[in-house]
Formats: sequence, structure tokens, C-alpha cells
Amino acid sequence: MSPRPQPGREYVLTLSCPDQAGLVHAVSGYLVRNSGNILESQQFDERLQGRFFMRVHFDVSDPDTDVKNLRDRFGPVAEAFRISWTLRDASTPTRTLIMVSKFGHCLNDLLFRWRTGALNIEIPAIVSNHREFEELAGTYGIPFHHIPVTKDTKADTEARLMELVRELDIDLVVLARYMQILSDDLCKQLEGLAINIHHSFLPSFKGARPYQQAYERGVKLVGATAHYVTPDLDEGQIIEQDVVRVDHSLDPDELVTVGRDVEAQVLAHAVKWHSESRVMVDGNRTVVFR
Ligand SMILES: Nc1nc2c(c(=O)[nH]1)N[C@@H](CN(C=O)c1ccc(C(=O)N[C@@H](CCC(=O)O)C(=O)O)cc1)CN2
Repeated sequence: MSPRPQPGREYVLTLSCPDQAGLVHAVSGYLVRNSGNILESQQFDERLQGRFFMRVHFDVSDPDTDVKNLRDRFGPVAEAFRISWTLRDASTPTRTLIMVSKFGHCLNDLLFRWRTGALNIEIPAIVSNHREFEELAGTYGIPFHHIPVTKDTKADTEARLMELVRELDIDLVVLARYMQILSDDLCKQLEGLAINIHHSFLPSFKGARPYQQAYERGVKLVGATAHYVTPDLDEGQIIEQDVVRVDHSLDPDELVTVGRDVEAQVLAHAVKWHSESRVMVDGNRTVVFR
């Protein structure tokens, strides 16, 4: 596990723009002018659309350099090359609200990874439409918000969720087996900021009860997919996937059990990479600088 970045000294710049000569030169020149030293740099040239993607993790030696003047000074470079970009302090934890329903294996896994320092996140709240994991939240000292959902109360539920997102300055919402479909409006408000773990290897077996679907199809692999949440159910940009081998001897309940570990690991990878600004959305796809 790489050492935790130093506050106010390490930054991550992500960018995408029309591909053109001179981009790397422009970025490296900007870094040199700002006492920047590259710690990690990755880039991808998406040739079909002619788009360039880059992620640079760097430190600065000038004590007077901070995120504000770094951002101010990148503005002219961005304008010259029509760059969409983000620049953040690499040490700042991602404020993450986790949502769960009745299956808690992914929540439990994220909490342990957070507590052991494997994820650079903070968890100001856990939200659930059930109370199964209120005690678990309490063991970690994390506020638990029970927000029941019915067809008649869905709008109020989502309004309460957005209140929490704003009040707690949430950067990322994680649906850790939260089994309610979010409205189009809520998806638009959380565009690129909500990650769901779907318990199948998408695009196979979208929607509810994917393990039942897998059993009926007689598959020899089951899997999990972490993706951004969009209005189209389980159609969001895929961030990470993995599979595990199964066979004819497993019934649907046993497939559910076998799938838990791969779901938890796939979601943890997606949360880690998103929190480290390693995931960039490219239309219906993602570029992941792992
Ligand atoms: N707008 C979106 N909402 C959600 C997404 C998404 O991609 N877009 N992912 C789901 C998670 N999910 C599968 O991974 C899923 C959740 C819920 C359902 C479903 O049919 N839910 C029923 C109620 C079920 C219940 O009460 O137990 C419903 O909402 O009517 C299917 C798939 C999370 N949300």
C-alpha cells in the first residue's frame, strides 16, 4: 500500500481534451514552473474519438504553492488546449456516504478497509431503508440514518438523502447493495458521484435477482460490476468487474454466497480508484488509470 500523500504537498491533476501535439510538453512545463515533481503519470490516447486523457500525481517543493494558485495557473494551459480538468490535494479524503439495504457484506468490507487505512475516505453517514446494519454502524462510530422507502415516500426519501449529501459535504455516494431504483432526477444530481455494485457480470442479468437469472441460464461464471449510477438501471459507465467460477451443483442461494467476496472486492477497487481520481468518464465508458 503506497504511503499516505503529504497534505498541502501532493496533488493529482486529471485532464481530458482533444488530442493534439504539445499536450505533455504543456503539462510538464506547467509543473516545472510550479516546482512540481512527477510521482506518477499515466495517459491514454483514445484514437477513435481523438481524445486524450491524463492523470498526474505530483509533489511541489515551493512552500508558497497551494491548490488555489496551482488551479489559477493551470487555467491558461487549459484554455489554450480546450482541456477539461480537475486538480485536488492528494491527501484530502473523499467524503463518502454509503447506502445499504438487507445485504451487508459490501458495507462491512468497506468499513474494515476504511478503518485499516486502505481507503482514503471519510464516512460521515450510512443510510439504509432497513435497520439491519444500525448496530454495525455504531461499532464504527458512524451515524446511521434509517430512511424507509415506499412507492409513496420515494420522493421524500430522496429529498432527505440530498439534504444529507449537502449538509455533510459528500463527495461520493456508494450504493453497497442498496436495492432501490433512484429517480432520474436524483441520478442527474449525483451524476459521476454515485457508484453502484451490481451482483452480476454486466451486461448479463441486469435488474433484480441476477443470481436467480444466472442459475436459470446455467452459467459457469458469476460476477460483479461496479458502475456509476445513471437513470438507465445498471447501464452506467463500468468502473470495475470480476468473475468467479461456479458449476451445476450450486443453487441460487449458494450462488449468492459465492458471489459475496467478488462483489465486495470489485466495489472496494472502484471506491479506491474513484477516491484517488483514477477513474475518468468517457461517454458510456471509463478510462481507469489503475
Ligand atoms: N437509477 C438507478 N438506480 C439504481 C441503480 C442504477 O443503475 N440506476 N442500480 C441499483 C442496484 N440494483 C442492482 O444492482 C437494483 C436495485 C433495485 C432493483 C429493484 O427492482 N428494486 C425495486 C424494489 C426492490 C425491493 O424493495 O426490495 C424497486 O426499486 O422498485 C433492481 C436493481 C440501485 N439503484
